[in-house]
Amino acid sequence: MEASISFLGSTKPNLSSLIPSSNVLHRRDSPLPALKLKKVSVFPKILHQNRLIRAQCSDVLAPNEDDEFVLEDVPHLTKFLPDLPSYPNPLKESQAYAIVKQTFVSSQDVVAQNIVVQKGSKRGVHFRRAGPRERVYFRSDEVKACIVTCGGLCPGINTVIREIVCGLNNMYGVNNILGIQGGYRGFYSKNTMTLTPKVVNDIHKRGGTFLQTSRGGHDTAKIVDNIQDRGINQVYIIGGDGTQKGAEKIYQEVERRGLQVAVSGIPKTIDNDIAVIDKSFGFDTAVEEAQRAINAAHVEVESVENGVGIVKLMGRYSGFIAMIATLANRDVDCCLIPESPFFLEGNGGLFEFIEHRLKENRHMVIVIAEGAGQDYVAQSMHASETKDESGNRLLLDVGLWLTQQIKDHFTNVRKMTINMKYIDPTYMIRAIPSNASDNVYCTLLAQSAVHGAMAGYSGFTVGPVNSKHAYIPISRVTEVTNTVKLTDRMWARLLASTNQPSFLTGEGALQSVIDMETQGNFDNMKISSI
Ligand SMILES: Nc1ncnc2c1ncn2[C@@H]1O[C@H](COP(=O)(O)OP(=O)(O)OP(=O)(O)O)[C@@H](O)[C@H]1O
Ligand SMILES: O=P(O)(O)OC[C@H]1O[C@](O)(CO)[C@@H](O)[C@@H]1O
Ligand SMILES: [Mg+2]
Repeated sequence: MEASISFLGSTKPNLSSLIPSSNVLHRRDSPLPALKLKKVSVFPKILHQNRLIRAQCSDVLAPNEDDEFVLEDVPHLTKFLPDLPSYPNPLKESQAYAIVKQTFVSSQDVVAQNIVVQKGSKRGVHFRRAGPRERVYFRSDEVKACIVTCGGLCPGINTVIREIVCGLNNMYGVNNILGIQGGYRGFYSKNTMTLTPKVVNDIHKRGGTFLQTSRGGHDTAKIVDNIQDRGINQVYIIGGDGTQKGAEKIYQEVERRGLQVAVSGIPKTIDNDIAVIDKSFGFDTAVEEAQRAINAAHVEVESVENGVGIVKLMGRYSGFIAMIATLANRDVDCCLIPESPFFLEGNGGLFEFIEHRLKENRHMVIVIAEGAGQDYVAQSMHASETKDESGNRLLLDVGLWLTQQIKDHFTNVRKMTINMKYIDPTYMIRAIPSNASDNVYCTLLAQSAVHGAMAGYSGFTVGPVNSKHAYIPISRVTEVTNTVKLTDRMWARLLASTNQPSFLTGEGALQSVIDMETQGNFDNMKISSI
């Protein structure tokens, strides 16, 4: 399964049509006049699932199969519109970039997914570096952009909206920008609003989404009909894993219809459950705000006899907020997350640990992610599974359930008086505006998205990979869920910090966690996500 193509002379033909979609491209640093395309078997299978791995051969350095260099490229409009004209990037004349050493990102610049390497190790997976390109595929006066926000709230959404509008306007002179209201269904069931720098000027100071959001209602054909009818040619889609799956479908339909439409996804999730990127915007703000709730719980429980505080934080399938908020705080005695099964009774169980801490300190604080112990709760409440409009499982209130279980155990079984304080700050955390560092992060995301769309990329998402912003194929960030790895050092650091039980005492418990992480639908490529 190997195609070998050689170039002679300096003008290389566009070979994208010759590349089988499941192939990966290899290269080496010194330009050589030979290109080898080959299916790579050394990478995990995951790399080949539903993914278009293509490279625009004309602008990637010559390859060398021995390096095992993989470029996971994003689609470009010229892939299906080969005659699309291009123009010099107006940033050439921009005052902002006047003294920048290198205004434009070279097509040779890529970002490595794995930066911890050993001497002699393969070069591995890379993504295109984000940023402005020398040539753009839209004239400023012909751009008609739209922005939509979908899924749950997250601090920073308004900053991203603002910076897309200001980025398009200030950097590229685009004046025609629409806000689609109320999520995906807004394309076909609501009016649009005109977005200008003036309209969005101070929205970054507010929480929520200026454009409103929704779950469900993704109808690809209706959405693309609407895009086509309105003459929209750049679509900026801000949302989580579900939203990005929807964005991929929109891109595929756009390609099928042969439309000159750049589809750009900006990953949003307070849960930090999106794969590949370092972390999602709003996450730091959420962790910071969670400190207030944890501190309040601590103040309450240390002021009474046998105080037990429970703080529930968001995290449907991924316990990142709980883990990092715990690590940051130091007053937390125990952190429970969806990835780490726990049990209440018996040796090594939670009740035993609580009793131990109460004897030692007279109080304790538990942080629990909302998705933790869901099966346990459902079992004991005989609850059946229900879903939201997007098909996400609706969670049972594990915080309330745990509060009751602890009360019952200590009052009825141990005959001890305890003082329970349960705090659920989840929506209060999610609804605040983003902090300073998230605002900067949101600005970079928005500007990267704008540069990518103007440069003619489509079906891409943006985000930092090892701190460098990159263009990532949308399907790459949706095929797996980013979760806390119990086998990773970060979880070990937390256990070492709280000195809580690992709850992995049962026979085979450790092995089953390892199996779950290696076989599950998780981001196995990302060894240490934060
Ligand atoms: N597989 C899918 N294909 C097309 N559209 C989808 C898909 N999954 C979800 N969507 C659409 O994406 C939007 C948001 O999805 P969802 O409610 O799951 O939130 P999300 O984007 O994952 O964000 P979060 O989970 O962080 O709140 C909804 O309008 C939903 O219809
Ligand atoms: O806003 P809703 O529909 O109640 O969704 C809540 C869910 O959204 C999330 O905040 C993700 O956006 C999850 O942490 C949480 O379970
Ligand atoms: Mg989601």
